[in-house]
Formats: sequence, structure tokens, C-alpha cells
Amino acid sequence: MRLKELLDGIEFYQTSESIKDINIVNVEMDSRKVEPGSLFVCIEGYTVDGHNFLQQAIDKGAAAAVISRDVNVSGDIPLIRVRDTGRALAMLSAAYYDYPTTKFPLIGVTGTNGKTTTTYLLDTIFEKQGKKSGVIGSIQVKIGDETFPVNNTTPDALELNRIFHQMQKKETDQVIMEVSSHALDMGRVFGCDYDIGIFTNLSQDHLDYHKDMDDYLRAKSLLFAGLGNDYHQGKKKYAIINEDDASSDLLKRSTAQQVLTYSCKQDADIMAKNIMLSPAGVAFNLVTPIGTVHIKTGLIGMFNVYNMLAASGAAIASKVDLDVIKEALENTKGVDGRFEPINEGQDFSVIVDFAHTPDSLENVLQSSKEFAERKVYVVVGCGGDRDRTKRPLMADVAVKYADHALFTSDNPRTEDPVQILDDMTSHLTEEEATFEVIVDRTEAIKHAVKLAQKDDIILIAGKGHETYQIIGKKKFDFDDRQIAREAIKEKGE
Ligand SMILES: CC(=O)N[C@H]1[C@@H](OP(=O)(O)OP(=O)(O)OC[C@H]2O[C@@H](n3ccc(=O)[nH]c3=O)[C@H](O)[C@@H]2O)O[C@H](CO)[C@@H](O)[C@@H]1O[C@H](C)C(=O)N[C@@H](C)C(=O)N[C@H](CCC(=O)O)C(=O)O
Ligand SMILES: Nc1ncnc2c1ncn2[C@@H]1O[C@H](COP(=O)(O)OP(=O)(O)OP(=O)(O)O)[C@@H](O)[C@H]1O
Ligand SMILES: N[C@H](CCC[C@H](N)C(=O)O)C(=O)O
Ligand SMILES: [Mg+2]
Repeated sequence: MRLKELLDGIEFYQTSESIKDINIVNVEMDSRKVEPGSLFVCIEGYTVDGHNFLQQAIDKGAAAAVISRDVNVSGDIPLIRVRDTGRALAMLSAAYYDYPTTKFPLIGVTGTNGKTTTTYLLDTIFEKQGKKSGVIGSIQVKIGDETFPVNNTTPDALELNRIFHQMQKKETDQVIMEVSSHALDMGRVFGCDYDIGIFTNLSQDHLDYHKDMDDYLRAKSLLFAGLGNDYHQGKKKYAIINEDDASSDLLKRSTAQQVLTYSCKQDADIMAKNIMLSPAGVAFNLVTPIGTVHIKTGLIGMFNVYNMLAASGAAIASKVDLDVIKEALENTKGVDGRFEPINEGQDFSVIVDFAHTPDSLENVLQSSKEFAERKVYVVVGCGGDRDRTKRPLMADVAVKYADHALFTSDNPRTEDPVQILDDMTSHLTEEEATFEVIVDRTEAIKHAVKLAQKDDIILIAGKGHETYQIIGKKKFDFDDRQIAREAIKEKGE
């Protein structure tokens, strides 16, 4: 691709020399991946500044580079100076792949909890409609039946546009993606042409990254503020907003596009009425502007009613028939690692779930408690190098709802696991509740299984679908589901 053509994407810039009409073979943000002919974009990261690797990129044959500050380098290549290289990278990546998001409907889901679940519910609905979706999020990238591993819930702009391009080549009918607050804030999704934005909810998480809850909400609001106005092209855009969440007003005011609200408690465009919760699943009347249907699914818990309303809202905005939505929701299998039962024929229940915030843990524990015939055990920890202030809150929720809490390690990353557990539990007193601290996660799971008696429930929270544990900077194989199965078998022997 010609450099001049690529630069059309960013419009305003200064150059060290007039731009020659040179050929660019690819866009790169990592000097280690630069090839002769690459356009290298210097990104100021959290650990290092990409500007420090410009010389390396030039030595490896970069044809041009995008910078945001002066750098002393030797080598005669055009240096293109912009204010924000993160956003420039997003526009250059979109330009390089010929603006893929203008070529299919793009649905973005943001919120603290429920993003992955909502994307998979929507995937199931579109599949029932006979359409092929691309899905991008925490578990994987999925194109129809093919899946690919991911590092981030929302990949960086370069990777993201590459994935979009691949999805477009494979003729996906629409793309459904999780949009994390980090991605919105860092400009990873800058320039993406969303057709529908969905808001699930806002509660405490990521206060290691965001200054406070207002800053976190401001990042989320960018998805709705960024719903571009394409009315002149006959393209309608929608914000699907959870009316029952305290942040709904601000988010409704953040967009200039059509809003569809959903609620379980009050008047809204899409409502769940006569909700019946049971250990076998939830049933409710889905009341919508295009009619009312009764839904009876195997999904557990009030929080999943919200996820189903969010997915239904986006499906309705995408002109999917109500009977298709009903059939899909009634036959959904549930999502990997979300309230996933582990059944080895034991007479107590074991559930693996991805709750890793105070609010999600409260939701799943509340649901477990409602249906428990006897005791509820919870095995839970907190991730290292993540929001420290959520640690005591998660422990509070655990001791409030569970009859016995086993606090253990999640992904300690570069932190000391004992310190993380101390952050969680140092304020708790033995009189308040019964709890134990077992640093080794395998031991904690095995201990819970040993303690459980007939009709008890063990909730193993925080890692869900993850098949690894991150200790230091290394990933080790680790799967809560596999360990729970082994523990149940050992107990039966
Ligand atoms: C805090 C954060 O989000 N960091 C992300 C960021 O890493 P970073 O800022 O540390 O990057 P860096 O290593 O300092 O490098 C800066 C630049 O120098 C370049 N570089 C670096 C070394 C070198 O030799 N040459 C070189 O050119 C790098 O390629 C990069 O362009 O950019 C990386 C590449 O895009 C991301 O993978 C990384 O996510 C890390 C792994 C992470 O843990 N992120 C979490 C917090 C996150 O984003 N989570 C959200 C989901 C949360 C949720 O689901 O609720 C997500 O969307 O995943
Ligand atoms: N709507 C909801 N409200 C509150 N809690 C929820 C909701 N949906 C799911 N949960 C809980 O949150 C956990 C994570 O759900 P899910 O993976 O769908 O969220 P996510 O927003 O994608 O999370 P992440 O930020 O890690 O990507 C589930 O395992 C469940 O415990
Ligand atoms: N997307 C979330 C996932 C957290 C999962 C939990 N197991 C942890 O490691 O804290 C994050 O990166 O903050
Ligand atoms: Mg997710």
C-alpha cells in the first residue's frame, strides 16, 4: 500500500520531510516484528515507550515511522508526527485493512459484568436466524465454528483490524465484540464503525487503571458517544441501555443515536415480566415493541435475565424475529466457565464461575444461596496486578453469603499471593464468619470437595474458562474444572 494513501486515515500530521510515495508492506507497533518496508508506530505503553525502539525498527528496515515526540535516531526515513500515536495506529490499521468495520454490522458490548455472556447469547440468536457471526472477547476469537486464542478481551487496534479483515473475508454477516473500558480509554477501538452499542452494568472493577468510578464510567460512555451518525446513508444506530443501572441516565445522554432501554423493574422498551427463578433455570415474559413471548431457559440467576434482555434488544434492533430470539434463548447451552456445573455423579453440586468482581460474586452467590438445600461453600481469590480495593469487598461478599469461604490464589501475577490474601481478609474476624485461607488453589478446591456433604453447593469463582494460572510473568496449565473433577473422583475412591 502507498504511504500517502495510508496517511489519508489520520489527516493532520507533520512530517520531517515531504512524504515520498513509498510502498508500505505492513503497519507495526512492535519493533521486534518490523520487516523491511514496515510503517512503525511508536506507542507509549505502560511498561515501555515505543519511541525507545525506533532505532531498532529503522535498523530492521522500517520504511517510515509515526511518532508523538522528538526522537534522536539515525537513518533517513520519513517521521510522521501526530498528537496521539494510539489513535493514529487505530486509523492507520483501519486504513491498511480498507476500513473493515464499514463493511458489516458491528455490535459492541460494554459494562463491568455480562459482556462475554451477552455476546454469546447474541451469537446463538443470529445462528438460529441462519447467520454467521464473528465474536471477539475474553474467551477467544470465533469466526463461525473456527476459534482462535486471545491475549486481551479487546485486542489492540492493529490486531483488531486484522481480525475484522479476516472475518470480512470469511463472509461473516455481523461481528459481535466485547469492548473493555481499557480499550475505549486507550483508543484501541478508535475509528470502529459501531452500529449497536450495548451497556450491561457498572460496578467496581479496574480501579488500578481508572482514577475512580466516574473515570471508569466516562471510558464506558465513549462507546455510545462514538456511535457515528450515518442517517444520510439510511443506517440506523442504536444504544441498548440497562435502565435499572444507576449509570443509565448518563449513558443515554452520551449518544446522539436511537436508544432502546431494557429493565426487569420498571417501564422500558424491552422488559422481563413475571420472572420465575429456579435451580433449573429462569422463565419470564419478554415484553418488546414487536410483541411478547414467554421464555423458559436453563440459564440460572437474575443476572442472566439482564443478559438475555440486552441480547434481545440488539437482536430486535437488528430486525431479528421474536420467535427466533425465543427459540435461541430457550436452547442456549450457556457459556464456557460461566455457572458451569461439574458433574461426576457426586451428591453435591460443584459450579465453576468467572465472577471476579464484588458485584458478580454477589450475584452468583445470591443465586446459589437461594437454591441451596444445605451449605454453600465458595472458593475464591483475587488477581494480582489488578484493582486492590476490590479485594476486601470480594471477601466481604464471600463471608456474607457463603456458609464457609475458602480464600485462595487467583492469578497472582507479579504480586505475592500471601499479600493478596491478606488484603482480602485482614479486616475479617473469625466471629463474623467461618473462613480459611489456603494459598494453593488446587489444595483449596480439594479441601472444599472434601468438606462438602449431600446437597451442598461449592462455587469455585474467578477463573471460569481460564486454562492457566499466571504466576510471576509465566502462564502455567491450570483448569478449575479439571481439578474439581479429579477431587470429586478422589473423594469417591
Ligand atoms: C495496561 C494494559 O492494558 N497494557 C496493554 C499494553 O501493554 P503495555 O502498555 O505494557 O505495552 P508496552 O509493553 O509498554 O509496550 C509499548 C509499546 O512498545 C512496543 N515495544 C515494546 C518492546 C520492544 O522491544 N519493542 C517495542 O516496539 C510495544 O509493541 C508497544 O507498542 O498493550 C499491550 C498490547 O496491546 C496489551 O497486551 C497490554 O495488555 C495487558 C496484557 C493487560 O493485562 N491488559 C489488561 C489490563 C486489559 O487491557 N484488560 C482488558 C479487559 C478487562 C476486562 O475484561 O474487564 C482487555 O481488554 O483485555
Ligand atoms: N449481567 C450480569 N450482572 C452481574 N454479574 C454477571 C452478569 N452476567 C454475568 N455475571 C457474572 O459475572 C461473571 C463474568 O461474566 P461475563 O464473562 O459474561 O462478564 P464479562 O463482562 O465478559 O467479564 P470480563 O470483564 O472479565 O470480560 C459470570 O461468571 C457471572 O458470575
Ligand atoms: N479481564 C479481567 C479478567 C480477570 C480474571 C481473574 N481471573 C484475574 O486474573 O484477575 C482482567 O484481566 O482484569
Ligand atoms: Mg468478558
